[in-house]
Amino acid sequence: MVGLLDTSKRDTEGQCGMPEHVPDRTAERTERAATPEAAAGGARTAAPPAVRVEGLWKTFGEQVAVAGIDLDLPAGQFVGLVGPNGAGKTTTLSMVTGLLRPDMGRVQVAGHDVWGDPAAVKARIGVLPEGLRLFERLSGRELLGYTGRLRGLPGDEVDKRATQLLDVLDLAGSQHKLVVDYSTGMRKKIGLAAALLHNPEVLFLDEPFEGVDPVSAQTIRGVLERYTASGATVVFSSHVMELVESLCDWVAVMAAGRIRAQGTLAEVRGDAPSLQSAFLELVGAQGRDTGESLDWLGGAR
Ligand SMILES: Nc1ncnc2c1ncn2[C@@H]1O[C@H](COP(=O)(O)OP(=O)(O)OP(=O)(O)O)[C@@H](O)[C@H]1O
Repeated sequence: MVGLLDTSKRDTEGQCGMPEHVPDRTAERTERAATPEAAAGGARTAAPPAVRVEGLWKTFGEQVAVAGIDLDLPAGQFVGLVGPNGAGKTTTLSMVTGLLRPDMGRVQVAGHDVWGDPAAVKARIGVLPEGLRLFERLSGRELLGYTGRLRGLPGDEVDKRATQLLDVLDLAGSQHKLVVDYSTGMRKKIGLAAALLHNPEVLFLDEPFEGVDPVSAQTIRGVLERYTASGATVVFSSHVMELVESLCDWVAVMAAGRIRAQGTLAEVRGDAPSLQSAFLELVGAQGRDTGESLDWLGGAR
């Protein structure tokens, strides 16, 4: 049986042909950085990175959104991309997933060049983008049916996987409701189901837990943990440090379009008591005015 996240049919072709040595290219604060080999256990032979980014640049007019970043994200892990508002996370994920063309630089996903071989990359990835646009006039089940057929899966396989995903994500009761009538959290879940349907090698999620209630968050988390345990990679962006700390094996910290640190959670956290403290230090937000200057706020009315 091909289970919901059965990886027996996963296409591993993309795992071949990459050099085993992965140089450390972290731009800044490299003292905390580590290579994927270290994350994978040091002495073991390193798997090729799920994502390799070299010199990626994107500007919007005068605004430099992504300033020549390098990233090596290890395969088979939960990877968190964190950074303050406007750091460049969404722009980076958009370029990595082929949704936005970079000004400069190179991206490889599962060993394939995102801009040189887009079809090979798109077949191997699932994406839950920011500001998810769905076919609003389809029901949840119809949306999965349509997505599955677009992915080239046989109809009965699509039906089976859709039933399982709807069940696991607690959407079975709403499967015949139109997507336009779904709540924010339900939209995230049906978007996630659509992104997982073809059992991708690498899943990219932009703020997957935003607007999701704690029960659904727990469900999504369980699904993603099961998925990474099978050898797949999840790359997600988030502002919620506690979540990243509890979920991720590997973290990249971004600020002002640059990578400030990347490595295992322990390496990025360093001596700081929590990822939150390390993050504030890395992005230069320690000691920032937290409202003391608003002396009128809460004063006499
Ligand atoms: N289409 C666009 N046109 C102009 N500027 C843009 C565009 N998209 C992003 N930017 C700018 O690029 C910078 C990075 O934005 P981006 O959305 O990538 O950040 P982010 O880290 O995802 O932020 P947030 O956490 O707030 O979602 C910001 O200064 C933003 O204003």
